[in-house]
Amino acid sequence: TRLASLDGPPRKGFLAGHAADVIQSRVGTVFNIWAKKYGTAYRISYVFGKEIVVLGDPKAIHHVLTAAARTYERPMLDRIALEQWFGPSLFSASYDVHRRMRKTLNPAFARSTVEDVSGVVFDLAHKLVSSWASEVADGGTKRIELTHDLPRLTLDAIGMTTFRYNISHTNQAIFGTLEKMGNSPQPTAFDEIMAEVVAHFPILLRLPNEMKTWIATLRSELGRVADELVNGAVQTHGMHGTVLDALTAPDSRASREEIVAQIIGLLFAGHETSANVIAEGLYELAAHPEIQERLHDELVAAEQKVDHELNLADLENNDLLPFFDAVIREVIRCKAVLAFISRTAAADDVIPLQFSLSKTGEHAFKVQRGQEVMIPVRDGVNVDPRLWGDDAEEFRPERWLEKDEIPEEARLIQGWSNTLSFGDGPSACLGRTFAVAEIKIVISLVIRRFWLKPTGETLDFYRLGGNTIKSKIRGREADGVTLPLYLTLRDE
Ligand code: HEM
Repeated sequence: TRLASLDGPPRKGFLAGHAADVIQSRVGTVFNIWAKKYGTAYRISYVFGKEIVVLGDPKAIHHVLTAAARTYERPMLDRIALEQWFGPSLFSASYDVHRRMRKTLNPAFARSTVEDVSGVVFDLAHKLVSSWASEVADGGTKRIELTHDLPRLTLDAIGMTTFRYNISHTNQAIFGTLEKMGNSPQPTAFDEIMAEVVAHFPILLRLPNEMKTWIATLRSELGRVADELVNGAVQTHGMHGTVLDALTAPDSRASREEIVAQIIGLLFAGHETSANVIAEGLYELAAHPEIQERLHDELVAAEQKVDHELNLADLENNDLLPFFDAVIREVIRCKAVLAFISRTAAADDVIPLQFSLSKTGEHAFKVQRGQEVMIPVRDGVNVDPRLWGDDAEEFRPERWLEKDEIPEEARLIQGWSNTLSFGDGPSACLGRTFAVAEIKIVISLVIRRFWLKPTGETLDFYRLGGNTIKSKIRGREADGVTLPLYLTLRDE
């Protein structure tokens, strides 16, 4: 058969294969277990008997995402759906159009731009911290719901820095729709089967469904907003329009439709993602009081040293805040919000390997045009003991302080900080500098002001709505997505 040289779990039913395992299982119960058994390149069966290649091999990943990026596209169905729903954006563009789009948009996310707009993010984070503080009675404890407050903050952060618009205050239609989408139910194997059917008959995408109604609302509302903004018809005091300015600059070739599509794409890519990482980071700090205390003390000492409130340059200064830097790297490594990155081969190819195949001992294997490839991130390369050592799955920021100790194998991963949390290659996360800044700003202000404690409930993490990871309380799954914490005010 086509992938005969690859090992993998025994085939499962023709109709759904391993689809339910992939999309419905708890984080930490599938890909990491398969990788231990079948190595860093194996195959699984999927819907209608389709086989998918699963890759955790550094050389293979570099090949697919970077060296042969022209050959490996985002899967066809994702591209057709996103093009129909959003319009022409980074997510669905062909290689050359994508390059042109990135060139236009890159300056909006450059390091210096992020620093220029960081005041907006500080303001939003201060407001959140003050509103939590006002709810904590003297010496009291408050239960907060991170999945409620943080996506609102990150959504406003993008709106107010990239297109001069405060969504949560100004536009209930957009905000309410995004909230509903964030709470949409967990997909099932049936959804995956339907997706495969649609991939063969894209016309089915035109049938009405809830998701399409939501997208239509976003598209018409954001289109209207974009027109107003481009014409300068709204008050935009204290905000920035880094993306809007780039897209409407004289040398930009973006149509009105493309402007709207890019904005919708950015809202999707950039709000739940950052919010989830911040929420999971705070949760992990609550679970590790000694790390939380050390981090707090470092932040206080740094503030005394520079003698002002820490700004973004301070938060990025690793000599000033080495432990903070290590904590953020570890949060982003362990709490990747994407379960996996998918690609489809547009031509026959040979994928090279760092580690030999468990079945044949070879260092490469062939794939045919149309082959789907899955690169698990959350339970994959980021936490693979082959790359990171025996404590790979542990949350241990100290590993970053022993820099010479970052294993050579982990260094083969060339994405951000030797992880794939932001992907790699020409389609790697456009907003990563912004996202890291946002994560640093919010976590530092929260830890500075509050003492965090877990609530005692057991949380399970799942891949929910889109491709991102969210949590539910064990035994109370029907309550839906939640990430609660207790907080008390620290003495100033
Ligand atoms: C912690 C937060 C974030 C994480 C973990 C994250 C992760 C990722 C990953 C893994 C990809 C690549 C997907 C692939 O290769 O198919 C990606 C793409 C993208 N991200 Fe992020 N992202 C985050 C925040 C943001 C933010 C804040 C923005 C914008 C304001 C953003 C905008 C984008 C865009 C536009 C793309 C598509 C890039 C392209 O196709 O060229 N992301 N992100």
